[in-house]
Amino acid sequence: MASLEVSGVTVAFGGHRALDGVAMTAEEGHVTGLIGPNGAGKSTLFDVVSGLRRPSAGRVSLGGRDVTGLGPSRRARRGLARTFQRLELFGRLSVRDNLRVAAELGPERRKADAAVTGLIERLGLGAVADDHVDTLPTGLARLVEVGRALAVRPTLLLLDEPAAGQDADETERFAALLRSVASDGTAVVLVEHDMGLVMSVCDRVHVLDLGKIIAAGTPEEIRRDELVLAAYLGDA
Ligand SMILES: Nc1ncnc2c1ncn2[C@@H]1O[C@H](COP(=O)(O)OP(=O)(O)OP(=O)(O)O)[C@@H](O)[C@H]1O
Repeated sequence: MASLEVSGVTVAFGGHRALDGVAMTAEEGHVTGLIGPNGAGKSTLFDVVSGLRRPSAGRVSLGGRDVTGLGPSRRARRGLARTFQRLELFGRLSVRDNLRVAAELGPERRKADAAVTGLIERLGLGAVADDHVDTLPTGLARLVEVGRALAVRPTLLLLDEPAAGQDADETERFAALLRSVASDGTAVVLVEHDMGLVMSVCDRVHVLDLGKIIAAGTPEEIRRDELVLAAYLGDA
């Protein structure tokens, strides 16, 4: 059973359909890519999945249960966590405290300190653990946001451009982190413009264009899809 199942999702802003009958699934243990040019509707779809925006039509199921009518906090309690394209961290708190706030909300709240220590190690944030988040370069701040999402031990993790601002070494480490999060049994959905990362880390990729899914398949299938290749991937 898919961790996430989206069907027929439509969102209109005025007369403009940002999403038009979108369907996609994400499986536990897999990294699922969601790509498409600027304005394709990727963040809007994350808003619909996380309950921040109600679609005018369509359905969202988590773990086989229809959650279309539920708000964000009830979806979070069903195991959904996400990061935002525009960072949503506590800038005046340290890395450690940002992670602790989240860990104290999650299933490991009684062992929050140990959970935070484990996350700092897993994310490679030891050298900046006591720094204020608003002093960090964007790439590291994004990693803190990923850590905060992981602190609640999600079953479905939505990542909105998490690798933006990372250098090549950081991206390589991040790819390994995503594979390890998926191998823990989490369904990971990755919105990302770094095609190298998407193609190396994803099990399946969905391509969104002007509010419609125009292709879905393995990275190899997406690479071979001439429409996708011509329109979105260039030489990647
Ligand atoms: N609150 C809003 N009001 C009006 N239009 C909106 C709103 N949010 C998004 N849109 C429009 O909906 C479309 C989809 O936007 P969205 O941010 O979901 O795209 P995206 O694929 O995430 O783009 P990017 O890669 O640039 O982040 C765009 O045309 C955008 O201008």
